[in-house]
Amino acid sequence: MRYLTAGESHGPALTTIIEGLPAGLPLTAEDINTDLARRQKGYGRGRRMQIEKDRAVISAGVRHGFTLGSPVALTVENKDWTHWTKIMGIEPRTEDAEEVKRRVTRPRPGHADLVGGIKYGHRDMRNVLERSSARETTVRVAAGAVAKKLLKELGIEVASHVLEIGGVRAEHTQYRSLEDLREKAEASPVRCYDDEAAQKMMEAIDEAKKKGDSIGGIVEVVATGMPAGVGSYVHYDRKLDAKLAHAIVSINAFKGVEFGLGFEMAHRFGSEVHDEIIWSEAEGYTRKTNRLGGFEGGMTTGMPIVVRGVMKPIPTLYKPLQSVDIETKEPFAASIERSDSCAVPAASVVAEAAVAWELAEAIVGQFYSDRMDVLKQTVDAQREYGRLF
Ligand SMILES: Cc1cc2nc3c(=O)[nH]c(=O)nc-3n(C[C@H](O)[C@H](O)[C@H](O)COP(=O)(O)O)c2cc1C
Ligand SMILES: C=C(O[C@@H]1CC(C(=O)O)=C[C@@H](OP(=O)(O)O)[C@H]1O)C(=O)O
Repeated sequence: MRYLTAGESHGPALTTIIEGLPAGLPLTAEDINTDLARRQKGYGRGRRMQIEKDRAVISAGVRHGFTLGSPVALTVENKDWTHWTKIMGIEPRTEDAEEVKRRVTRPRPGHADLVGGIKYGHRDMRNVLERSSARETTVRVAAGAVAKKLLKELGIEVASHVLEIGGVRAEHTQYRSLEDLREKAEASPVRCYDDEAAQKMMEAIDEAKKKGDSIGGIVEVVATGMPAGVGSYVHYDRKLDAKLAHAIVSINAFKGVEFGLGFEMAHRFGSEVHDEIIWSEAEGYTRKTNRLGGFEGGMTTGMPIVVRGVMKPIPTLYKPLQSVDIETKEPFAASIERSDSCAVPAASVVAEAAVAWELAEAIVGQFYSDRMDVLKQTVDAQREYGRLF
């Protein structure tokens, strides 16, 4: 399976085309809209999220509630477009006062403005920021929602939550099951299951906002029900943990990734890291612990996948950072119109979608069938083979 995305942040719409989905997967726009709404929420978001009401319009590949096996195409409208028609239209530049005013010649440190301008030769760096904007993650979440639907049919669940914001970390022992985690995260304004930590996270966001600053954090994605042996050790580009790492770091502002104990492994003995193997008639091979986060040799172990990503603070700041105007080469202190001060809760939903996509892609790639019912039988057969192996 593969998908492409297109669309500018203040253009008419965002689009994705998903190719390679089996036929017979139940799918409605509502399945996608639920996740689009989850991505829009979260304490710390700016004014743009009050303008947008993200809804998917499916225009191809689905009939009477089921995928056809043909490419699925969908769009999400940018409501903000109505304010940008003159500036973002495809007609030649007007050179009128408003258009000139909206040209971007002052790059923001930490955003893609300057290097994107140098790379593509865009001296109006609006041409960079429109596409480098995380608005694009809207349709990544849409593709992820479709992937989650496929995984759910196969008994695989994916959930996400916020572990840390601005140095405030949730207690890691507080959730008992994936359902428990999901329920608590969905009820929290910062998508954190630990109420006490969530309160402190919101205070940290308020504090950063008051200072004209921004803060980042850590998100965690958990996936259960993957059969053992998805991915491969035989070649570097078939390792599924590596694909997940790529997917996480490809999210705007994500700078690091870890599995299971993650960087903590550097401080432990091998006996405190590797997960001992046990077998039972009912469950087959499992592990006493899950410190490796569900991967050995680039393949799923059958244990829950636990992957975390770190998001840097948002680069657009109300408190000015020094930069250089590319027209005058003079230093200036940036001023801005609007921005998120913290988007970690929204980004956790994006990370969930990114992980779901990679898992679904790996499953479809490995157990390929044009038909959903056959895919399900093949995956079930692999689980049974793994149990008795
Ligand atoms: C959900 C989400 C919302 C974001 N909102 C903003 C924002 O309002 N302002 C901003 O400057 N950056 C925002 N970012 C981060 C930038 O998109 C990102 O830093 C930029 O594309 C540069 O890429 P890099 O940080 O990966 O190098 C957001 C990121 C995500 C995931
Ligand atoms: C639009 C979204 O996020 C945007 C991501 C973003 C950036 O620079 O990444 C900048 C802001 O855009 P604007 O300048 O229009 O307010 C955010 O609102 C979204 O998440 O849907």
